[in-house]
Amino acid sequence: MGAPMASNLIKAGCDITVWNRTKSKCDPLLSLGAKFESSPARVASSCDVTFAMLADPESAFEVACGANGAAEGMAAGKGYVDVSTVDDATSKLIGKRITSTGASFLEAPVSGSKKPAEDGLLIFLTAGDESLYKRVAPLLDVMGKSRFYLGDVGNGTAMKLVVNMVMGSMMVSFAEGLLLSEKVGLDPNTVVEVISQGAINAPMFSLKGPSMVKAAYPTAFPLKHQQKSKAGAGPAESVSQPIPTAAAANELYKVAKSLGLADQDFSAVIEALKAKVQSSQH
Ligand SMILES: NC(=O)C1=CN([C@@H]2O[C@H](COP(=O)(O)OP(=O)(O)OC[C@H]3O[C@@H](n4cnc5c(N)ncnc54)[C@H](OP(=O)(O)O)[C@@H]3O)[C@@H](O)[C@H]2O)C=CC1
Ligand SMILES: O=CCCC(=O)O
Repeated sequence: MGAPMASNLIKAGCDITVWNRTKSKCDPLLSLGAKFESSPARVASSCDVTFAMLADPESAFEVACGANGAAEGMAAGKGYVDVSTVDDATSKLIGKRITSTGASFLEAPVSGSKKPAEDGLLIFLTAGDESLYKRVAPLLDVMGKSRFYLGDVGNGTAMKLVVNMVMGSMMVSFAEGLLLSEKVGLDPNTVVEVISQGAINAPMFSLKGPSMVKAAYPTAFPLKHQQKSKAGAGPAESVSQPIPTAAAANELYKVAKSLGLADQDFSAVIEALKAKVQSSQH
């Protein structure tokens, strides 16, 4: 996700410096004109605004607050925008550390996958320092099609986890329908087509359905990243709201991970369902 986002900024004429743990993944960006620095701290000290796009809460914290992390290069007047999907506690910890340097902090997780990232069509769910939000708005508009400012740090993360909770349940329900249709003698491709024409149509079904029918799961959104947010358990627990459907879906993502599908697209959750169906028939 970080690479296409940075690539769009470079193509829009921004002066970009990059760092990634695996340096070779920066090569395409360097050939587009980006500069490279050897640590997040050095990126932060050489740039006005630093964007971070990391896998999970642990890596987002490490890159922001660990040794040679971005916070070490932050100072008053600079901004840090974390676009990773993390949890409430991690986002607040990162925000606290960044603002302790005098810099400003914005959380800005994104809705939209690999293709929207490439096409500059992401949706930014931002919260935190409003003046930083206004300052980076033109950059968000290069990478995305819309942006929401949601108030205090934590609200962007909560919005992202709610949206992913709905998406995770929808995908499991879709997988159940595809599998069931096959079992009762229907063509699952026709199911995809019928759904695409009705009120429950969602781009996700039309996009992923045809490959799911072929048992192919080219990774756009890795299954491990869907499961890491535990189906929105964080926000739900904070207000003691039951989320029975999402919680059941999450169990299936856990099974999929145990089957070695963590790095495949999250639509591979259908394989966990197939395994469950098979074991129930023995
Ligand atoms: N893919 C998608 O469709 C979407 C993803 N997201 C969110 O965006 C984020 C990135 O997703 P995506 O690009 O798919 O994930 P990837 O797993 O492809 O990339 C994750 C990045 O995190 C880095 N990383 C992982 N662990 C560490 C660590 N310990 N220290 C330093 N760097 C680390 C990786 O570095 P390295 O290259 O060295 O492995 C890589 O640059 C996630 O938070 C995800 O939930 C949000 C919307 C959509
Ligand atoms: O977190 C990523 C979800 C993928 C999407 O929004 O399409």
